[in-house]
Amino acid sequence: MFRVLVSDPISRDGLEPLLEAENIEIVQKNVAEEENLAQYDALFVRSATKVTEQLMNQMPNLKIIARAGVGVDNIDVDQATRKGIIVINAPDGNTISTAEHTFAMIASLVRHIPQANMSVKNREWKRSSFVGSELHGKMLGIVGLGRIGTELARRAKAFGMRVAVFDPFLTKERSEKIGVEKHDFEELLNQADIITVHTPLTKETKGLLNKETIGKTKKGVYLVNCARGGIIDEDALCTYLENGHVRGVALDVFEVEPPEHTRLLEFEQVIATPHLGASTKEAQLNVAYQVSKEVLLFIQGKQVTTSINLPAMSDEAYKKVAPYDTLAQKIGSFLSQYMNQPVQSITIEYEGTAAEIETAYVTKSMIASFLKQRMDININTVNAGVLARERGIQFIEKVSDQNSGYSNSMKVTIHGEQTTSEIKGTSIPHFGERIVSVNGFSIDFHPSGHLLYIQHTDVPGVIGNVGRILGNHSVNIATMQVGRKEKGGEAIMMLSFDRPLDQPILSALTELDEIVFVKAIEL
Ligand SMILES: NC(=O)C1=CN([C@@H]2O[C@H](COP(=O)(O)OP(=O)(O)OC[C@H]3O[C@@H](n4cnc5c(N)ncnc54)[C@H](O)[C@@H]3O)[C@@H](O)[C@H]2O)C=CC1
Ligand SMILES: O=C(O)C(=O)COP(=O)(O)O
Repeated sequence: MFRVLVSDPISRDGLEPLLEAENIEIVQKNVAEEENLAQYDALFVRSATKVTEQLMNQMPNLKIIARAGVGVDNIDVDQATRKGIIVINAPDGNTISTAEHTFAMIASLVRHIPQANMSVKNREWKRSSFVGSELHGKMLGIVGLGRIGTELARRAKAFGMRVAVFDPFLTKERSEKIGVEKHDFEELLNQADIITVHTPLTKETKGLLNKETIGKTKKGVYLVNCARGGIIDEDALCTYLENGHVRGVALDVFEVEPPEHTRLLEFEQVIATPHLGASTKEAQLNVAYQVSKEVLLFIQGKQVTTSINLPAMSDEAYKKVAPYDTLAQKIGSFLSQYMNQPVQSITIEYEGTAAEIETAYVTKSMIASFLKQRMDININTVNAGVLARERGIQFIEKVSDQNSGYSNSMKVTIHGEQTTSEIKGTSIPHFGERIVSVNGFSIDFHPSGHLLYIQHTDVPGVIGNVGRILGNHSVNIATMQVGRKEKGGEAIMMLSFDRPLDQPILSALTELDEIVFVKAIEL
């Protein structure tokens, strides 16, 4: 049974993909009211539930956190990543709703609609108190031209506004295509009549509009925040509302929600909504449906496509990656068992068609498989990179355009404290993975099952002696390959069996004079 806890109000209809599937139990209850958090495999949230490290510690079975919306600033993504928990969101399900809400806020702000509405309801008729401004011909400054910013720009242009944009990741081509003016931040501050922010809340964007930067705006500017509380500093806003530099402010989001203690709500020129950007039937259905489908993919063992902490990959893309993923896991596990020593760095080199796939995913998969042999915690592609770095293991990925004779290959080199080891493998369509070289010895074997690696001197009789000892212990050899670099030098043997070998057999083999090293490997 896969158990899902839905902590915030999420559209029940949108949960349909999960409700229709078998062996999934869905409980709709706030985390604060649930006593047995440990039983859940998935957690669904919107912006209200704070997914802290402490909460995750109470949920040791948690595998996936689904944010039915865009912003993940209420989730400690770094901790989730460390714990190997996938975090997904619904990136575009609420774009239109939020853009429409922002536009409604802008129109309300310049025409004083909320204030006029209150006044009329108080049986007043003060037409001269609510004289507004036209949007036509004004300059709207958009900070952050992502999904929402772009939709907002389209709406502003339809109202005859000039649209100026600051977004450090915006290309000239894209701004021309959308028909907006690309500016640097200072220019936008100096020129815009209305400034609206549409970035995520990050270390860089926290307080982006602050005492200093708001001071550079035009006198009489309107400011709008329908993205995240904190992108516009609330204390600075109060200062500039008080001295009249800022004419009006529209806020859908606050530094603390609900905003019980902020002075901002005392200003007549401030209009506010309670984080309603995404609160439409359509957006809620979209986001719940999007994340439910993703979680179902996860349950079915398929690739999720909207993960915040995994390389994004479609099912189609994963089909191409899958054979190399298997090969990488086999090599990672083999090397970890073979090299029983602390490791300093891991280098993985891709060649041929292996170099054309999503290599970042495969590299993480290999590292996860390597670390799994050494650590007794949940390790997967989500946390492999972080855990390796925390343990001082450097990992390097190289993509080569050389051709060493294989249509594809993957070479993993591990620098340990005492020695360096290296394995090269290839994936042959319809035939599977093959290891073609171990520490420079050419060989050819299928990396699977109960294996025995033997390093020995290349003298007559070794194979016979090994066979005799195994025979004496009633061990049947399933496959056997040998490889050497030169006649009479060092050589290796790779054997596979139907059952694991026990220690007395390994000791007996090690006692043979011509044998240098013996290692049983389970793949
Ligand atoms: N009020 C509400 O209910 C909702 C609020 N949001 C908020 O809106 C934000 C934006 O959403 P989307 O447009 O879907 O995200 P997006 O990821 O499509 O766009 C964000 C844009 O911000 C830009 N950006 C990042 N750092 C920047 C910086 N320092 N200066 C200027 N631009 C920067 C990025 O390049 C990107 O183009 C979300 O992160 C979320 O916090 C989203 C949905 C609903
Ligand atoms: O999607 C977002 O980032 C939002 O801010 C929407 O928040 P909500 O899901 O309405 O609590």
